[in-house]
Amino acid sequence: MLLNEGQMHLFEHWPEPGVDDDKKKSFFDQVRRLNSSYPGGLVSYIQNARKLLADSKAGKNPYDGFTPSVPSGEVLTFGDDNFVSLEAAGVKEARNAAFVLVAGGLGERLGYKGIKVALPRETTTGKCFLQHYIESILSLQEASCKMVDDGCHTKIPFVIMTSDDTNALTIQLLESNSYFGMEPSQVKILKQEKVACLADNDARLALDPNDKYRIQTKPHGHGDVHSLLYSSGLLEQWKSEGRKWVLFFQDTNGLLFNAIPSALGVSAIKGYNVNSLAVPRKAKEAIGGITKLTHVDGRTMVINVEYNQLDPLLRATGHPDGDANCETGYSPYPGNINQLILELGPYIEELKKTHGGISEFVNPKYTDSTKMTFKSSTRLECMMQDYPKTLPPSAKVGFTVMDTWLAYAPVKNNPEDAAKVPKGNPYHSATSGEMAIYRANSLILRKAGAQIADPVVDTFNGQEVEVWPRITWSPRWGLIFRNVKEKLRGDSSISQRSALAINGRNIFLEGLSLDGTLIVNSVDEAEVKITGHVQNKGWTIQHVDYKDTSEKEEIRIRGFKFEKVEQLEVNYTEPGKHSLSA
Ligand SMILES: O=c1ccn([C@@H]2O[C@H](COP(=O)(O)OP(=O)(O)O[C@H]3O[C@H](CO)[C@H](O)[C@H](O)[C@H]3O)[C@@H](O)[C@H]2O)c(=O)[nH]1
Repeated sequence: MLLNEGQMHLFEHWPEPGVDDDKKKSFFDQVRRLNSSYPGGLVSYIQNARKLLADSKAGKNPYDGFTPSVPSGEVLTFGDDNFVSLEAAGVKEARNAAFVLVAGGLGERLGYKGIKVALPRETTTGKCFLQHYIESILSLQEASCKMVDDGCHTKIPFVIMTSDDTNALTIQLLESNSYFGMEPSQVKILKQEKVACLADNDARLALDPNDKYRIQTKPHGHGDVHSLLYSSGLLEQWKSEGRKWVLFFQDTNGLLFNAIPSALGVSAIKGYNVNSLAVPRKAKEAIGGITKLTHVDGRTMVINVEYNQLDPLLRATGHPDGDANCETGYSPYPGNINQLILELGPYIEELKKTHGGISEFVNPKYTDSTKMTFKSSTRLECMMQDYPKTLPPSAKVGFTVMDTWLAYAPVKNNPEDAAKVPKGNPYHSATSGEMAIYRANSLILRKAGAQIADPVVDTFNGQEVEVWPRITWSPRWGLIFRNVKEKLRGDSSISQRSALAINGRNIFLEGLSLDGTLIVNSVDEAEVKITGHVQNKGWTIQHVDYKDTSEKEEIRIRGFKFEKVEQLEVNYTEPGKHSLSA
């Protein structure tokens, strides 16, 4: 098969039989793996590569014949009646959902040595992203089941896609933390394989520079999630259990679950087969733009145009300024945050046709303008948000736009690169990711009627950010806005230098005035009333330089740490009514 596909160079250096036989066998083991993990096998991979490499060499525009325009979708306003009723609809649907986290990426831009889901989402509680995601899913599960008259016992499935770069550490994180309270059988790990590297325009496979009996491999991208789900058999299983929705999300967005309930509500009410979550996008921000593409033959689709392709597409279609902000100060194209909600039934039907194969692209770096040779080997890649590209025109493809402060604060950039982000564009760093959580929680409490002090502006690792009171809560306290409103009774106020960590379901703030640090933990069966004036020296914020190797990497990359001078910490471990009146 390899010889038929022009791959004889792979064997040219092979010595006579009897020499290096073990290595030769392991070469074929690898070939077998590469063959079975790609839809259509290696022959398809090589043929697809040849075609895409020829298109790339010819400078063919993948959007040839398409004209972009601004699509219309659902635009939600946090906290209004529509938002609140969509959240309720979403919680109701959640028991019919399955969640899929794509976490196979190495996070090269961040440069963190561990896996990204193990990073603290914020350092007030120190809970990592994965713990927050699991607790959010469990809270949704519980809240959703409560909405059924006779209760339900469904367990929302949670799939994590890993890769060789993240698999062992992800399993270790789950196992050493008892799956953060989830039943281990609820969690399924699907590991994506890498794909073969390509050495030249003829799609000759590249050998590993350090091992001539190994084909060099690189990641194929998050689009692999569709073929892995298809071949795992999970989709059919979910369908037979009566599930309706599959929600995909990425590794480090600490705000995401603020947006899930209402977006799922939109999917249910609008009957969307595909619903992408979006936020207003700053021109040139490294998130794709959701775009309506109209072909000369009349076809249209609403699809993510990746951030590196939007500018050339716009310039080629009569927009000389390319990817630019309009009078609103934002790009007219909503920014895709890669949170997709797919309706399970139509999703399975589509995958039966495609087997999960997703439209691919290739991005070779040529040595010169003749485009004859590559600087280094390349490979085919695919993205999960390209799933709608193969859908028929009858498919209901929509999107839901929410405020960035509420829904999107990823951790992708290292401090050095973040500090170079043009002013006004988001940093997408560990610093901004954590500060965004405090801002969102402060704004949500404000909207619910609490008096939250204004932020101060400070600079960490060269990034100017707003520092709001460090307010955090566990998902079972404030899953949706209605829950937050129910738990705020009477006038409460929180000063700027304060930190508040609420960890427990039934904790009610009834006229709390906080100036310092307060940590409240309670078991679910306890009902805790917090009133009065809590004042202490609190936790101060210390600056940390990202180059200061005496600090842990998790701290260095955010540029600050808390000095825990004084706090009030209360723990309610017994059921029943309790009150703290300071
Ligand atoms: O082979 C891979 C590559 C990535 N990932 C995972 O895919 C997610 C996204 O990866 P990146 O954060 O590197 O993605 P980008 O920033 O390049 O871009 C993606 O996320 C952006 C929003 O965060 C935009 O939505 C953009 O359109 C979309 O392609 C991460 O959870 C990552 O772990 C994999 O699982 N396997």
